[in-house]
Amino acid sequence: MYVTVTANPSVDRTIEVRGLVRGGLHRATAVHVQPGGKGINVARALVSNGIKARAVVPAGGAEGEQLISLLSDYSIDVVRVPALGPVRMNVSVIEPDATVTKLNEPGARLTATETAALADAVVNAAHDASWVVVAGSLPPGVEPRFYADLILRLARADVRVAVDTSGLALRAALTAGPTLVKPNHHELAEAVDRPLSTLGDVVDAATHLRSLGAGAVLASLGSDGAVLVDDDGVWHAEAPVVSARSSVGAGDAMLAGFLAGGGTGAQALVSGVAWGAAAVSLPGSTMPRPEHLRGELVVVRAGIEAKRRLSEDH
Ligand SMILES: Nc1ncnc2c1ncn2[C@@H]1O[C@H](COP(=O)(O)OP(=O)(O)O)[C@@H](O)[C@H]1O
Ligand SMILES: O=P(O)(O)OC[C@H]1O[C@](O)(COP(=O)(O)O)[C@@H](O)[C@@H]1O
Repeated sequence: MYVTVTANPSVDRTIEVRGLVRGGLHRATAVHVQPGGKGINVARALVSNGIKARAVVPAGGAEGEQLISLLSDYSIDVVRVPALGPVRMNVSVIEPDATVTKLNEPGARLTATETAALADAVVNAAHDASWVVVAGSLPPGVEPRFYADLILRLARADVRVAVDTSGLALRAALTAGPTLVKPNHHELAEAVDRPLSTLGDVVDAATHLRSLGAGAVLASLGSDGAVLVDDDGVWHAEAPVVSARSSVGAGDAMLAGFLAGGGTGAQALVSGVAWGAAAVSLPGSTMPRPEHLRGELVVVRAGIEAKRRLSEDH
């Protein structure tokens, strides 16, 4: 069983437009309304591939009802933690060349009691878990140490933990020794406080995160694929996307694919990159199913071309 935690879930609206002009009126050409938040997306990706997943989410207000109703389309075991504040709505605007502009709300404040109930629900939900994925931003009212403290509690339950978050919550989580962290380019650069221009910079930054406590680092790099740095070495993998539709949720699909592929080593990296690339070819934050996956197109290399420059798309 894979358990995911989304402290700050959302109802995602992905709006397709012919072009985005600041200050202009835009008539949408398509709209996708989907359950959102990184842990929820990881769970959606797993169950879309026949893998059991349980998602722990605080959900309040009319939007919370909508989120739970949207989730009923998936065979996810949903553990709902009652909350007073409404679930946020996040909007992504997609242009015809697949450029994404994201507008993420902060989310409603979680009280101390709701936060404690969320942490207890995760520990209970993890009783039969092989992995727990803690993912996404923290809502107002929740201390940056929330994920770190959760990881320490889960360590006692002997479960592997993957973390996909950013900023202070990521920095704090590293000190708790998670099995795996999955930053994207921006989150990794922020964590080491310097720009990353080459694959060599990415490996240096990932190595730094490992020195702070992360077991393995899986860095997602948009069209440059992903880099894995762990005890056994460094790998880089990438896959072509022939017609990109939407990268919303691609990182979540990538993490889900990595876990589904075994959660360690080059084979898992290939699986992750195949799932990420497939997600990019699908609208909104639609998660890939087996028929979308093209693992044979993934190119994987032990080691990296340290001087290879990263593209500008992420
Ligand atoms: N334009 C693209 N072409 C090919 N693969 C892509 C593209 N964008 C994303 N991916 C795949 O999706 C994964 C996650 O994308 P990324 O944008 O790095 O994550 P996040 O959504 O967390 O920001 C990448 O590691 C890569 O495998
Ligand atoms: O918690 P955050 O950082 O605001 O991110 C939440 C948003 O990220 C998503 O999980 C998509 O994630 P990625 O595009 O990074 O894979 C959306 O579903 C959600 O709206």
